[in-house]
Amino acid sequence: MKTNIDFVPGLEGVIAAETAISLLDTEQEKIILRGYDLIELSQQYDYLDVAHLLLEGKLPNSEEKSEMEEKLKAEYHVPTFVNDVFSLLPKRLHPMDGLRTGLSILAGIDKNMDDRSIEVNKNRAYELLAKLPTITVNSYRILTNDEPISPRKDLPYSANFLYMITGKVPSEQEMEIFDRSLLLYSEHEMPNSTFTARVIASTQSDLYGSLTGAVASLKGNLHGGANEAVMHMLLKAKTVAGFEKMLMDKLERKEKIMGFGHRVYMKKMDPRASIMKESLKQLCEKKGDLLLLEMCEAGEKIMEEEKGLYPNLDYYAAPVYWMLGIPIALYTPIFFSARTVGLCAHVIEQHQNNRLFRPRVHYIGER
Ligand SMILES: CC(=O)SCCNC(=O)CCNC(=O)[C@H](O)C(C)(C)COP(=O)(O)OP(=O)(O)OC[C@H]1O[C@@H](n2cnc3c(N)ncnc32)[C@H](O)[C@@H]1OP(=O)(O)O
Ligand SMILES: O=C([O-])CC(=O)C(=O)O
Repeated sequence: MKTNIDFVPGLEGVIAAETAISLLDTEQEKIILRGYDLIELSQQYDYLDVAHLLLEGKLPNSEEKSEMEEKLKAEYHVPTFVNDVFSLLPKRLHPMDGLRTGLSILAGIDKNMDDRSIEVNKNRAYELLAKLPTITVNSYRILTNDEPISPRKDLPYSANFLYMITGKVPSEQEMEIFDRSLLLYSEHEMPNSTFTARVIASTQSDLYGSLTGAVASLKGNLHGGANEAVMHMLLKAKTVAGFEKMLMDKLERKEKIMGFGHRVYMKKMDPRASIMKESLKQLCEKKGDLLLLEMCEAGEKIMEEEKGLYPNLDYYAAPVYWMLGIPIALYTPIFFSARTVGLCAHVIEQHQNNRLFRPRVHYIGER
């Protein structure tokens, strides 16, 4: 039997869902989030504004914003038994696996587990937005034999997140740059992780299950894991000349270079990467040390000349996180934490207008 449906490896270009959440408009070169351009949002608003936009369909006014901040602060606390479970995990686990375990446990303290209504799911999304930074940081701290840290309600959301990571209250500039990175990571249409979450949600499974699947997806090097891989390359290369040689050698061996290329922006720079590049420049100038910026620029030049490929967000987020003093193993968990709000919006939308995902195959085995 021959099906009349074309086989598209990797579902490249296939439309898999109807959504009002976001679109990569490649013709206009815009990332549209609920009618707004993400890059313009990143210049005028903060992460929590965009989180509100994603969940409520509108940017918050000042009253709504304060209410949201208070609501989140009231939910920062994570039950201590979550830390007890983290302490039982094998120390060699990546913090993404710790984070995934933490998310799974949260399902157990949800009193309305069988309720998939918009209101209940939205409340869950706010709770997750509040708790994810604590879970992200404390899974890492406990896995690395450190003491868990408590969130500080006297700090703004992103400042508290960065404080928990580094143990230091960030400067205004550090807070703004970190917040911008969260905003840029918040939502991006239909990457593998969002597709994963929607596929799981389509069985009428719950938000926690959908998100834990997405953690596993986002951990991979071809997706969110690339930001950590980029930083490892930069550190190993040490100098501009070392990085140039490393990239040329990798290209010679036909290896993929982490932080370059994108399924949708394959021949153009990811617009989000340009914003992070500017942040890297600011941080390097402030420190009076331009090495990482110069290495990244040299890498960008080589990849353009040799392959016609451009950086994605992970390429510039990695050195920015390094300059902010963030441990490398937290780069991908931070990406996931920032993306939680976008994923929640997608799961809610999937539950609202659901059809089970169940594709067919192009069979190449024996009959
Ligand atoms: C925030 C994010 O999650 S963004 C993505 C982060 N991931 C990375 O940075 C990992 C590195 N990049 C890649 O592996 C890829 O570019 C992907 C997975 C992101 C997209 O890949 P695909 O859409 O499947 O493109 P595909 O792998 O078919 O590449 C097309 C061509 O470009 C080449 N190419 C694509 N990306 C790269 C790269 N990073 N380094 C070297 N060559 C590359 C491929 O080898 C291929 O060349 P060929 O036609 O000569 O064989
Ligand atoms: O869109 C993608 O495929 C990957 C990506 O850049 C993201 O999830 O931010």
